[in-house]
Amino acid sequence: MPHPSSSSSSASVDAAAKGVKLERYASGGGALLMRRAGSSKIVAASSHLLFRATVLATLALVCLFAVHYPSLLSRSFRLSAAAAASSSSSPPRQTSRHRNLLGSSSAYAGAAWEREVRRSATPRRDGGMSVLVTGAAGFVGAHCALALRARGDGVLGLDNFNAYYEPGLKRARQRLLASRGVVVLGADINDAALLERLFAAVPFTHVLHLAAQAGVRYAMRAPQTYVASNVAGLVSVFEAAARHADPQPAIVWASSSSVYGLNTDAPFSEDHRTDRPASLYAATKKAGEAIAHAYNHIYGLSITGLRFFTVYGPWGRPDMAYFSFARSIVAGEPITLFRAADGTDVRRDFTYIDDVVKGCLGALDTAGKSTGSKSGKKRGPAPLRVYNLGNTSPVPVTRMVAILEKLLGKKANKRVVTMPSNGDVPFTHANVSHAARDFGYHPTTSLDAGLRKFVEWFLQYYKIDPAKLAKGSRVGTKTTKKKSMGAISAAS
Ligand SMILES: O=C(O)[C@H]1O[C@H](OP(=O)(O)OP(=O)(O)OC[C@H]2O[C@@H](n3ccc(=O)[nH]c3=O)[C@H](O)[C@@H]2O)[C@H](O)[C@@H](O)[C@@H]1O
Repeated sequence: MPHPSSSSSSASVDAAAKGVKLERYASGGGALLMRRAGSSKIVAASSHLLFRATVLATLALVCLFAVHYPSLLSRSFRLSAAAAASSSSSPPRQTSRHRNLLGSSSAYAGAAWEREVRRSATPRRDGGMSVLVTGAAGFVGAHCALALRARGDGVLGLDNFNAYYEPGLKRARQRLLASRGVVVLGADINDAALLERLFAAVPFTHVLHLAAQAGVRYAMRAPQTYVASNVAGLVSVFEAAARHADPQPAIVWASSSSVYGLNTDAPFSEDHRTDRPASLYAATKKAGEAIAHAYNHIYGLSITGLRFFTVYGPWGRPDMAYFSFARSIVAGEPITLFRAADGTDVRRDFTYIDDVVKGCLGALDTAGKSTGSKSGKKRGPAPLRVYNLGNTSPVPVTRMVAILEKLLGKKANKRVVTMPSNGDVPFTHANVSHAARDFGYHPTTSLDAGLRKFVEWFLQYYKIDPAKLAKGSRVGTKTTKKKSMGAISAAS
């Protein structure tokens, strides 16, 4: 297709050429002179037009770059981060990840984009919810998005696809969601302009805010990313929901069992002390709970915090112990097991993903409405809640490894060390009576049953032949292009 400016300039040149012809026929003797005069006019007109065309083209390029700048940036960031991830098995440093921290223009716009967003977010059942799920390409986010979609709710996902762990797994989750009609936008929660645009385009009834910097021990290596995601990012979501959404949605967000920190009363109850975090990760989640209080108090936002207890299962997080141990066992590499300072086994209240998904949906269903409005007026107090979502039965990590060994048919090469002082806690144990009372939360999956489902998925996803494992051969877990995209879990 010809460029508009180039087609108009060629039209003008044609007109000038016609002028030369007319002049030639109009005057006999002075024809040569007039032709010369005509030619110099043409040269002047052409260079003028050329100059205008160049200015216009430059302006068009500048506009194009301004519109696409964030996506171009994020693409190159993704590539370099992915390269960093593939060169190391441990999470890469992410110092440049939150470039949008102070807000930015967004690459998203246009009628087609809005149609896509609305289509994904529109419920398909009477009285269905319209939910913005942040961290939708993450482990819990993807499962919840699928479960919401399966029951007819509208879902729009948001994820920045950072390289904390393999972005390929996040992309695979995104494709799975797309196959069920759920759009996941690649954007950061700190992109305030985008959040405003989304709330302007869709009257979300709920936000399920799961985007965060996860991982307890990684906070020692990349502290700023925790502040950027778990504090600044949370504020960005609350700000948009409180001051730019009409009506205000109810918000359910991911806190963490780690907020109990040095608490020794067990099982952990929501009434226990949470003012002694043992890690920066825990501190940012605790800060989030305080920030939630402020937004609820000032703006009348309905806010529910969910304290997740070591969630595991198919499509899980490769940085977590059960997943990385499975990989190491398969690859014949050693694993490091932490032992508490008093010599006892470290224990976790491992919670299966399907149980957690039921808890998340229960929390959304009972959230209660926000009472504020864009104008800043609050009609009265709005719900402010916090719940434990655990399994209520802690299991030693050594037992978790024994189950994996049995399921994989291969022994782990174990190295036992005293737990380093890196923010870890020796045990977690949830009391879930509040969640049971308010939305019927009853976890039903044992660690044996849950890990069996995880290992089935794990072997299928990484195309590992269990028969080869049993013979003790070394098998890698590199992903291949043609991955299995089976059902994500029973809950969905
Ligand atoms: O419950 C929570 O709130 C948290 O649960 C997990 O944190 P964590 O329980 O530390 O999970 P893993 O990293 O999978 O560790 C599980 C257990 O394995 C142990 N472990 C971990 C790594 C390792 O190399 N060796 C080892 O023995 C840890 O001490 C811990 O007891 C998640 O990673 C956090 O994002 C989440 O917020």
